[in-house]
Amino acid sequence: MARLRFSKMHGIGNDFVMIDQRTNPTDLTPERCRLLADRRLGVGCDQIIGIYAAKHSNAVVAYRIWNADGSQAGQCGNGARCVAAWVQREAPGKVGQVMHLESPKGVHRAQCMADGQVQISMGVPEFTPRNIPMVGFADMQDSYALALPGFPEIHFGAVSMGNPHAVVEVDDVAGMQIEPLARAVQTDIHFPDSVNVGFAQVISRDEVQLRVYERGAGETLACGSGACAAAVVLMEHGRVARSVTVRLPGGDLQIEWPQHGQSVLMTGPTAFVFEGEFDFEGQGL
Ligand SMILES: N[C@@H](CCC[C@H](N)C(=O)O)C(=O)O
Repeated sequence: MARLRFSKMHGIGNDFVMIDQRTNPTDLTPERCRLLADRRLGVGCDQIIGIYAAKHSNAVVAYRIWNADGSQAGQCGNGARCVAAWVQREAPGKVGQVMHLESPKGVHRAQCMADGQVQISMGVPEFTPRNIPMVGFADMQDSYALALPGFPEIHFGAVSMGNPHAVVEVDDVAGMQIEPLARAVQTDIHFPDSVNVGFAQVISRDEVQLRVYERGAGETLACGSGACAAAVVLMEHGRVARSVTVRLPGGDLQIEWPQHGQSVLMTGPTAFVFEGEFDFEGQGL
C-alpha cells in the first residue's frame, strides 16, 4: 500500500489525524487507528477523522470519527470544526460562506470566519435516556443519581450530542482527579455504549470551566461535543445563560443554544499543525 497522506490538525488542543479517503482510500481498522494515534509509535492524536464524498445530502463532504483506542464515534465537535477549516483551505476566497458537512448523525451547517473562528451547528440535543443511550432510567430527568462502589453518590445530567455525555457539576474542577470517577461512570451498566464524562464548574452565568474524560481517548485538552453537552445541561438547570463561554484546558469555546428543540451552535478556533505521510507497511500493518 502506498504511504498514507494525512493532515495533523487540532481544535484548542483536541488533536486529529485527518485522512482524505477520496484520494487515500484506507481501511481504518481498529489496529491501524491505535497505531496512528500512538504518541510514540505513530503520529499521535485523540481522534482520526476520515473525509469522504457526501452520500445523502448536498453537503460538501462527509466525515467519520475513530477514537485513539480504535472505537468509532457518532460525533466529534472539534473534529467537525477542523473538517470545515480543512475544506475552507481549498477555497480561501470563500471565507465566511456557509457550507454543510455530513456527520454519521446528520447534516451540519458550518462557517469559517475571517477572524479564524469556525462555527458549527451541532444539532438538537437528545435528552431521552434510551436515545443517549442510557439504560435503567425510564424517564427523562434533569438530574440522575448514581451510586458507584468506592465513590460518594454523584448527580449528573445526560444528553446525546450525536454521542453520549454525562455531565457532573463540581465545585473545583481544576483541583480534582477526574480519571478514577470518570472510568467508573464509563464502565457502569447504565451506559451500554460507555460515555464521555464532563466535569463542569460554573464560574458565572456566562462562564463555565470544564474538563472532559472522553470515551476512547481519556482526558483531552478539549471536547467540543462535551462543551455543548455541559452547556445545554447547565442551561436546562437554569445555571447559565443561553450563550456561555466554556473554558477547557486547551482553550475556549462559545456555546449558544437559543432554546429547547433547536440546534446548538459552537464557535472556536482550529489549527493546521503539519502535513505528513504514514507508512503502515513499515510497521507491519
Ligand atoms: N473530541 C470530540 C469527541 C470525540 C468522540 C468521543 N470521544 C466519543 O467517543 O463519543 C469532540 O470534540 O466532540
